[in-house]
Amino acid sequence: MKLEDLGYNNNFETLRVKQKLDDFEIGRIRSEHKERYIVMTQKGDFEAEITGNMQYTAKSREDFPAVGDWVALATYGSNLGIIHKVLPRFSVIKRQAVGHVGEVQIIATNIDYAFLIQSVDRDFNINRLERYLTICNSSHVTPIIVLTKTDLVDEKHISEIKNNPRLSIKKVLVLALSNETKYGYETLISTIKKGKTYCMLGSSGVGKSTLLNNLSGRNIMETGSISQSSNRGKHVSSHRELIVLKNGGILIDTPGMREIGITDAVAGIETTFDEIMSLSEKCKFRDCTHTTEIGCSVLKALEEGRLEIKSYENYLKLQREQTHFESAVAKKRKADKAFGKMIKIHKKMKNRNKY
Ligand SMILES: Nc1nc2c(ncn2[C@@H]2O[C@H](COP(=O)(O)OP(=O)(O)OP(=O)(O)O)[C@@H](O)[C@H]2O)c(=O)[nH]1
Ligand SMILES: [Zn+2]
Repeated sequence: MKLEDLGYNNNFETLRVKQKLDDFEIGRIRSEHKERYIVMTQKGDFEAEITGNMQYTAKSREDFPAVGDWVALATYGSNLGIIHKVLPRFSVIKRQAVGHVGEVQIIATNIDYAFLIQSVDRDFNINRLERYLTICNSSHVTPIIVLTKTDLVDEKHISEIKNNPRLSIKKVLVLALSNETKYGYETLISTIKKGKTYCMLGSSGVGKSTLLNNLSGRNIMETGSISQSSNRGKHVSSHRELIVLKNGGILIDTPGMREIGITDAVAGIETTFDEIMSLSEKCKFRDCTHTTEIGCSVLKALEEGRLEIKSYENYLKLQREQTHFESAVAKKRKADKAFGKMIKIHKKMKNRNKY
């Protein structure tokens, strides 16, 4: 397989040349498990770890490779490698690390488009869509809304959803699909571009696995994990999280992508709720929170029915989540600093006691 088939392009090549990585194999991370990575290259898949240096100089989880990354790899034998460098990412999807408040976990990188998937029968929820849009807009990922299971409702219901003013002002492509009748698949497939990378955001049961199977032409999800033989005589089982689709698109499907909270998403919120942003330009106070202030043009628009109350409420909710995350980060930084100081003092004392 050529690197271009995995999404490699001139931008990455320029970065590779700039960083003088001629002595390395270039590959893309397909999956990660406990800091062991499967890297896809022109010469096949390699199982790799990062260099000790990378391990020690990493300041946070964001400095480690993630699924979707392009890396420079020193290879050993036919399928082992050491990752020396991660090429700069053009987009990053991240979430708050589970169980580590204020810490970011990267879910996938170098993604061009995200399918925001909701099923029209029960799951359809604009608040959730606005959340996904916020994630895309803060990650440099272009959103495409995909409505699934259209065979379960009538056409009127689908057009009601499509014409919902909260949805239509977002100016995002909306596609409707059915796995039963295969309605919409042709359109969807024609929007997928060769060499571009896609991911799926959507709750459990909306039809992501079904979509993936249809697009890949294989029953990947039922297979679950695929065994690969390794030179060391044992089988490494690895979940396929990066799949090259029939028409040349690349689909990343990491488990973490399925439920995702927002992190540092100020810009994402602003883009998603741009109608609120443009109203806020006319607020009396520059730091208006649009909640109780006199002369707030957002509140005025609400009163006059020019702004959807539910969209406004969701805006406030995501904003609160964002602030909560930021303050957790600040607290953590402070604690880390204090801890660093303590270690320093401790070291000094230890050294003093030596002499
Ligand atoms: N009627 C109908 N059912 C569908 C359609 N697409 C998927 N389903 C069904 O919906 C159920 C859930 O589909 P999945 O593809 O497993 O959903 P998922 O999003 O991958 O779910 P998780 O793996 O839990 O994240 C399955 O029983 C599918 O057969 C569709 O277009 N129409
Ligand atoms: Zn205001």
